[in-house]
Amino acid sequence: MENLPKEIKEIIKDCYPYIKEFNPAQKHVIESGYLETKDNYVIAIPTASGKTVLGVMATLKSILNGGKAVYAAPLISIQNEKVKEFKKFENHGIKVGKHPNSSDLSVMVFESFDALTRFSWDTLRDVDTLIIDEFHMIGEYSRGPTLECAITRAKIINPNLRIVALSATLQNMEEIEGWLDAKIVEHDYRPVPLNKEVLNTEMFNTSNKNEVVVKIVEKAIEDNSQALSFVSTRLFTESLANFVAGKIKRKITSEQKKRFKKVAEAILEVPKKKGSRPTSTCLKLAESAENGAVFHHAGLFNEQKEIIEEEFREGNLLMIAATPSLMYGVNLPSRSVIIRDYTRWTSQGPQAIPVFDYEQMSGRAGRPQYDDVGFSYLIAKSLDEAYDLQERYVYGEVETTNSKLIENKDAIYKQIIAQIASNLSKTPEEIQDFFKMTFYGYQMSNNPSMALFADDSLKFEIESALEFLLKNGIIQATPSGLSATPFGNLIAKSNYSVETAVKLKEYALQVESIDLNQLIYHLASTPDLPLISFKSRKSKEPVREMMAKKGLFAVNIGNPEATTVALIEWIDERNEYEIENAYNVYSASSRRSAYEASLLVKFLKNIFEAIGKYNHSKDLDYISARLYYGVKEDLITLVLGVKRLGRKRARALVDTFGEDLRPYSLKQLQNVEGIGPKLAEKIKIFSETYDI
Ligand SMILES: Nc1ncnc2c1ncn2[C@@H]1O[C@H](COP(=O)(O)OP(=O)(O)OP(=O)(O)O)[C@@H](O)[C@H]1O
Repeated sequence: MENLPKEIKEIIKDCYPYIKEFNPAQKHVIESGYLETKDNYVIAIPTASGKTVLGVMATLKSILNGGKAVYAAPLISIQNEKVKEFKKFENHGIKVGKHPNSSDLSVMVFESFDALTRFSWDTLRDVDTLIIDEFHMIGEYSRGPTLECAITRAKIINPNLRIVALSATLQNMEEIEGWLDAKIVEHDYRPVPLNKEVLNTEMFNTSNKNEVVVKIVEKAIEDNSQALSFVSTRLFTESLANFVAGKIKRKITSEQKKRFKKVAEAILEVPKKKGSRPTSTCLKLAESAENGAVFHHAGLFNEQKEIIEEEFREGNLLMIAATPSLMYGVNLPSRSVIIRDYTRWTSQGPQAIPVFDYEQMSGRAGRPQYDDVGFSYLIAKSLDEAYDLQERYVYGEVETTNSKLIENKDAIYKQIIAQIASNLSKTPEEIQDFFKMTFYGYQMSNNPSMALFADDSLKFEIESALEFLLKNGIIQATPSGLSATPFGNLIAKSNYSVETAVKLKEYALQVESIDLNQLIYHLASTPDLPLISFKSRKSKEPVREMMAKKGLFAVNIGNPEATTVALIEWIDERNEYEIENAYNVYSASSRRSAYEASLLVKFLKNIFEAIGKYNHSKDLDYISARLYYGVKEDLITLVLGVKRLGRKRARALVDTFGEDLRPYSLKQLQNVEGIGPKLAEKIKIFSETYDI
């Protein structure tokens, strides 16, 4: 640390007291001089080697010089974790937040940073340093194109912006170096040695992979360590946790049992606080938590996922069975990582995961704060398969990272709209120039066998995209060049996909009067509504019956239909427990899905208005509020008027006193469960102001 500028050293020492000295990979990066120059850098060092703090030091450098920095991360969960980590800098006078308008150091998800490059140019020009975490996501289908186009635009709008990308080592580092005009620093030191092994079920005299997981967890119990298991589906996380919990029951001490019990209780408290009895998923989770094994997937309440991560960190859980969503960025004390499934479900059936994902999952094992060694176990069914997997994954090389921009049609549309709406491109040629500057453009023109086709193929893609955008009334040709229509401007300002916008516009054009149920079904057919999934292949009949009862026609019953009925029930004031019981779905996502649906309805209202239909605005406001609060129509005014009242207490109030609350005293109002003096006062003021 000796060579660091004094102020940076002080902040790091204070905020990361456990960092006594930098490890060889970090030293190598620091010695490369990245803190002394304004050059762009790509820092490519192994998992767990401490990339964050290197990025942080570059931000501190610019902030201490009076500048601003953005730390861009791919997922909201990583964003929240980093904000928490960086908040400590506030003791040193550095404002930390989520937007550069109000902070010196802002942690933004890629999509929000992209929005800065589209509209907030003055703010973007105030940013001196951009750190891109998990930069390797540039090759991912959905987030990659957003990231590469945001970087391209940011460089145009703010040519002085310094970019420091934090990445895993990729196959085609030189390409990235060339595109970003950056220096690459690489090092292969991992502070915690990682042993990678392929086990096979035959070695354990079984044909059941879960038995092998149990053996590893039992070994972990003996070593006083913990394990993280990756499987391919939500259902598998549940069955594995359950299986392991049943087997290790007898191996755990009574003291451990007590701690696990507390975790189980905390898990069950989550639905209760939300006014629902625990769903069967919650009960299942709590039951396996009592024996120290849990599952972690998107069908849980967010608060439950937080409890699991926190308690695991505290050593109060032995094993987490997770879907691959936990493979990026998380820092958990799992000395062992078990990759039980090396395939993933895709629309083409099960596909083997890339070597890159194997590396990221393995990389969760053995993290510096917690362990001095890590083990990654991949489980095969037979000796032959083990041999193959060893060749492919343990000795295999990570794949080349390619731009997905041209494969993702929605991303092309969205980026063209962004260019036109922000007046950066006015002609097809200018759009083409922009795309040539992206990672896609760079890869095409620098690939000897592709370079010949690069221009023609890009021209073709852009022309067909422009045709689509003109046909759908998103852009128009004017004598002064291409411009966005009011509808196009709405798309440009939103983070919604073009497919969603076009589907909603079709709805707005066709509909005479709004049918609430049909509208919800329509929202569930767009890619921007987070869907509520079926829990298993058990009967889908209840969903089919409810659809029919509500006059909705569906050929197949899948997650969009499950979401539709769940949301219809949600705004009829059913809780998660009731929804799960009735329809066999992961109802913990209901609130989030309803919230996103309420935002989509607002977007739809804007679309109606953009096409000159104003007569539905009030209805849409009501529907949006019903989805937001999860209430029937009669409660809307009350939940809107009294902040933090919530639907459960609002219903109890109206059931007890009727709609007119004016005649009742503060004391009487407090007879309703959950209403204290402060809330009663707010209700009183509200009821006297508004006649409800
Ligand atoms: N020199 C150090 N000594 C001890 N701990 C360190 C050191 N540098 C970083 N750490 C800690 O190591 C942990 C891992 O660091 P970080 O999350 O930055 O890893 P990473 O390189 O981003 O890994 P990954 O790509 O796997 O997410 C963090 O808790 C971090 O604070």
